[in-house]
Amino acid sequence: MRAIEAAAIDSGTVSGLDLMERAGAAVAGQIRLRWPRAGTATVLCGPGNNGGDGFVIAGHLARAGWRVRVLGMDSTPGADAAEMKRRWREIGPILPLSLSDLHRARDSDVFVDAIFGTGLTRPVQGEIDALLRHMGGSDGDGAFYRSRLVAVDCPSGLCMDSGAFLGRPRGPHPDDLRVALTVAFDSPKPGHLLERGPDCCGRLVIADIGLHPWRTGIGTKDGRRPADLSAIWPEFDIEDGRRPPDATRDRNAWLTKRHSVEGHKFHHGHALILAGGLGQGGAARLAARAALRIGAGLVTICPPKSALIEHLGPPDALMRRPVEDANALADLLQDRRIGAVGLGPGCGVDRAGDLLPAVLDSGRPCVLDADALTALAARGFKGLHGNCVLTPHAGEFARLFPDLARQLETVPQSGPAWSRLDAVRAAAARSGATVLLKGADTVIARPPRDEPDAQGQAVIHSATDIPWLATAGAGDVLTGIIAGLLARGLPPCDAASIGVLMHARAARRFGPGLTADDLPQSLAAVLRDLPRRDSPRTRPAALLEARPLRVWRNW
Ligand SMILES: NC(=O)C1=CN([C@@H]2O[C@H](COP(=O)(O)OP(=O)(O)OC[C@H]3O[C@@H](n4cnc5c(N)ncnc54)[C@H](O)[C@@H]3O)[C@@H](O)[C@H]2O)[C@@H](O)CC1
Ligand SMILES: [K+]
Repeated sequence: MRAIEAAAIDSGTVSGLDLMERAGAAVAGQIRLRWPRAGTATVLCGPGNNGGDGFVIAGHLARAGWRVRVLGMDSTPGADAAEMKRRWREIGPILPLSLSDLHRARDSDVFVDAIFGTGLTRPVQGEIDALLRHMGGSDGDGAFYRSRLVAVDCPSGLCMDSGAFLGRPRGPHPDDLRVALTVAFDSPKPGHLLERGPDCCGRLVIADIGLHPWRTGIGTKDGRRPADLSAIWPEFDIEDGRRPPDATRDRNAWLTKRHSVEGHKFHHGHALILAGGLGQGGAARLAARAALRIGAGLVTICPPKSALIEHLGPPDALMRRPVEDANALADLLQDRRIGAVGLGPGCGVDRAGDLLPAVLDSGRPCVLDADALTALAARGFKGLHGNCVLTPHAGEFARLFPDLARQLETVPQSGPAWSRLDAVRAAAARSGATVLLKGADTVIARPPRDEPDAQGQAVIHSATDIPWLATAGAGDVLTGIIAGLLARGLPPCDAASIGVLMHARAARRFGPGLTADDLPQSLAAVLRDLPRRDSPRTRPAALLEARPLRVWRNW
């Protein structure tokens, strides 16, 4: 964000003051949208530009007829924020940013948290810490504040690179400041989507402050994007009615293409799902059904001979073929039409370990999950290649990358804090495979390609609104979806990202009460509803999403 901002200001087209004015106006606009009757607002201003935004907000609300109290610090902020502070002083006074002054402001309808934003570098301490903890609720009236708190860019104390609170143990903490509404600028930051971010930010609104040309690279001197992070964003949720990008429509059309008249079933790929011994076949069958639903032309499930009988029931579209051991698998993989392999769900650690070398030696795109990950943790990463996708949950991730997992658990003492994004990128670089760390905040990273120093592309998929997806077998379905997309020819990172997205959508579409068996069926409905280039009616909807998020344009 800093790079984008700097590029914009460098271009001479906008000034820092302009951006601050737009940012403050956007937040004030959101407040007035949600609290249409002018009331009483208390704006808490910190020492930096986040505080500068606060002074702008105070001015806008005062001009709109609100009774505005500003609590601020003695510090002399940077030039832009100092100018905004000066302008506010022409309208009203600045009271001390203290707990006692906050207590006197209890008649407020809205509290604006403009204390710290993206510039937070160390744990908050002293009086401000006490004030934030009071509003967070551990020693105060958290629910009272939460319903009327609006955060500028982020709840203060939250690290925007990681979604962790600096100075606090990872995970929920009673002191965490949770707000009703967060208005952030231009783009969501990783901290909005990871760890505590989604819970603490409340409703997240991304305000457009005119930085688009510099974010996309159109406005920079060399035409390159200043940032290398690509997150999955909710194009469908854009309120200005912008149409989804053509690339997304093309992708949607591609996803739904299997059932068109063109092409032979082999053109849509053949996925192999390896299954385990008798009585363990359910997980592999879930994966196989999902691979079929996502559009693989053919899917074969491969149990050992002794377990074949278990797979004789529906779905009839599924092919069965016994695979006894690694040699048999290596023979089978001589067939070049087999485009991808899924290994792990219900396989048994021993069998997964036996079959793993044959899968890796074949060089085939593959998804390694569950028992295959346990086997991998025991034998090391040798043989992994750029077409592998590892899909660990937190426990499996800790087995595979114990040091990275430990680092993720340490109390962050300075910002930017080590994040899930950092951990997964490091895991991808170390293993040489695409790594997908599952969770409500799923992170996917692919290994850096030719540039050894460059970080690989990463994707965050935040889906905190579908807790019912945490159900037995859901991970097996994800393995199948990704295997199916790999078989259809998608590159590993894309297969993983789109796989996670479709998986989440299928769960959202079905709703509570979901079992893993319902997911493949629900996928069909999701595919049917994807807006495509040839859809008769266009609507502001597209493939990419991360709820709850709205993009709002006001300038
Ligand atoms: N991203 C954008 O495009 C824009 C960002 N703006 C605002 O600028 C903000 C970033 O501004 P800054 O970089 O000045 O950062 P902040 O305003 O977040 O805070 C930085 C200030 O706090 C101090 N500080 C950091 N950690 C501290 C701690 N634990 N205790 C006490 N002091 C601490 C720093 O030394 C610095 O003075 C954003 O969050 C946003 O609100 C807008 O003004 C304009 C547009
Ligand atoms: K803030």
